[in-house]
Amino acid sequence: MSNAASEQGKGIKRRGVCFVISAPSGAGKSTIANALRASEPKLRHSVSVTTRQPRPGEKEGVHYHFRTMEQFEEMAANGELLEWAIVFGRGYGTPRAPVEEALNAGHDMVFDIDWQGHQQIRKALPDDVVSLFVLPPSLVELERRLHSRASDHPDEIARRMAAARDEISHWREFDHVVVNTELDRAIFEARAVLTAGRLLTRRQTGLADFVQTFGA
Ligand SMILES: Nc1ncnc2c1ncn2[C@@H]1O[C@H](COP(=O)(O)OP(=O)(O)OP(=O)(O)O)[C@@H](O)[C@H]1O
Ligand SMILES: Nc1nc2c(ncn2[C@@H]2O[C@H](COP(=O)(O)O)[C@@H](O)[C@H]2O)c(=O)[nH]1
Repeated sequence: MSNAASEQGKGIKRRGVCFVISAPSGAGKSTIANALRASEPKLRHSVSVTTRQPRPGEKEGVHYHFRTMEQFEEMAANGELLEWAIVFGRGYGTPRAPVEEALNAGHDMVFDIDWQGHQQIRKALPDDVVSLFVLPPSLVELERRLHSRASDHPDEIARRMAAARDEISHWREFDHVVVNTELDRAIFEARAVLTAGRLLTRRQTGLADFVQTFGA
């Protein structure tokens, strides 16, 4: 390779990977996603839009963009959402612009979304998605975790438990599955899935430079 060719190819950004994590509510996907981001500060978090009320401690623009149903519907109608779904009777969606910006800049992004969102993102960005489904060890333990989190009213927990079997029925649509029994083990496996995803989608460091240089 000539120096000129080498220089020409330098600094070409790899495209980022979309790492989608889904699970029935309470199985631990946010906990796992947070642990991945803590160990990898460059990993971006897709901040969703929701029409539900903030929980104590949740901040606008950090945990969610909190919007009215009217605003949410307007965003969906204007094509501002990469995917959206009604989950537990409320609107949830992924703002499109930050995702394109992050992927084009070479940043990997974690999406904490439901199975409907996974289907839509996979369809919209078929070459970019690596997905993981998190299973609880049992439905009894799932309900225990929802109660121990103490973030939702018992009626809301009942609504989430009623939807859990349906969410779980979609696990085969995902690239990988992790049973979150022991948290450290689940985080380890999720990290391995992300690493494998980077390799299988050919997002290794330096590959973009190589392809650009050789035109391969
Ligand atoms: N392996 C585990 N063992 C015991 N508790 C766990 C484990 N993993 C997560 N938890 C706890 O379970 C609760 C639910 O976890 P988390 O909020 O991450 O679930 P989630 O799947 O993101 O739910 P949601 O979809 O409602 O956001 C939290 O209190 C968390 O600390
Ligand atoms: N399709 C989408 N689903 C989403 C998105 N953000 C979150 N979610 C799902 O909602 C439930 C409930 O979340 P909670 O914060 O109210 O506990 C969660 O389990 C996710 O699966 C989204 O942008 N799109």
